[in-house]
Amino acid sequence: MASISGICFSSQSLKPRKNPFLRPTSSAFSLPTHSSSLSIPIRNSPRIATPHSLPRHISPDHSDGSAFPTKNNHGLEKDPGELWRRYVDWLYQHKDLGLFLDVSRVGFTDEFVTQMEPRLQAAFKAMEDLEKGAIANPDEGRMVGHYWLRSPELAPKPILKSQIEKTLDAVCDFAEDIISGKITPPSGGRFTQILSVGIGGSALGPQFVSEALAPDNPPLKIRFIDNTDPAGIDHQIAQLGPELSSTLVLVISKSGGTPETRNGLLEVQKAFREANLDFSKQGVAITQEGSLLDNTARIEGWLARFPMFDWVGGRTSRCLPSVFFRRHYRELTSEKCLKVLH
Ligand SMILES: O=P(O)(O)OC[C@H]1O[C@](O)(CO)[C@@H](O)[C@@H]1O
Repeated sequence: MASISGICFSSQSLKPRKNPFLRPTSSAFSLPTHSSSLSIPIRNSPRIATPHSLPRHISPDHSDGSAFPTKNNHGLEKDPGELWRRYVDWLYQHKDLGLFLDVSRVGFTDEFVTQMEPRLQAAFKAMEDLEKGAIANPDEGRMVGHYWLRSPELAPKPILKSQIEKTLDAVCDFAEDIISGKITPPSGGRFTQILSVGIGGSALGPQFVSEALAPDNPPLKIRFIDNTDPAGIDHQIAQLGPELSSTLVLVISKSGGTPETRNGLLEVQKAFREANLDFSKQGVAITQEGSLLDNTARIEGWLARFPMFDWVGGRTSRCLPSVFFRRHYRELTSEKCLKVLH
């Protein structure tokens, strides 16, 4: 995925690049019948659009422009020659993405562009700083880099890149081992169910991903405890029935101290005890290193622990739950990570 600054910083200015060979004069102007026949300059600079309605389509019958007033009621350009000039000047092309964006019919003026340019340049600079690891959350003193998970090469320090890659490899290997039966539940056989315990962003991301990508007959079915309602928790555990013994329990919490998640965990652990099962052999913690949850999992010897990174903030942190689904983003063809969810 291209970085935002990678797209936007390819030019130092918002002003259209004037190309005397491509910009027709009014006497040389002839309206094209189809844009695919045109030689279009590659637009490298970001463009701004104002929320006006678009002018009507230009009829080829009026290609000399004589039947058009030069501006319509909204002050939008109507002259075909000028519209063509705007098209040539403002067509944006991003080669790598194969993206064309034509904003030439949007009613912005050169003055508007001049006025907005410094503000947008400031925004692009801020984005560039963000990608380079600037502290963007002053309250918590942390960077904002959730997109580095999808593209570790964007991470500003080699150690971050290496942490991401190692973690994602570990997660994918773990997922593969679960699916293949290399890692088994103590009762034997294979894991058949996943129970995800987490709230808010630590539930919504996994829920979204499993809803969006689950096949009809997944190797592991997933269910969620995403609030502290005792009846709801009991219901999820009851639904598992004897399959509790082949359930992989993911406990997801960035802070590792969210009370609702802790309540869910305690209830699940109680159910394991009542069924004479060893929770630690089936529990996985996904949380910040050194958190209460991480320490609990470490001391109790849970099956696995995976980190959530400090610089993955807000709801986006849970959108993967940071680690379990990386190849959703990067390698849709490599299904080894996906399968563990489904
Ligand atoms: O991942 P944690 O630390 O358990 O935090 C969960 C909480 O964070 C949020 O996802 C966002 O504030 C809440 O919806 C939720 O209660």
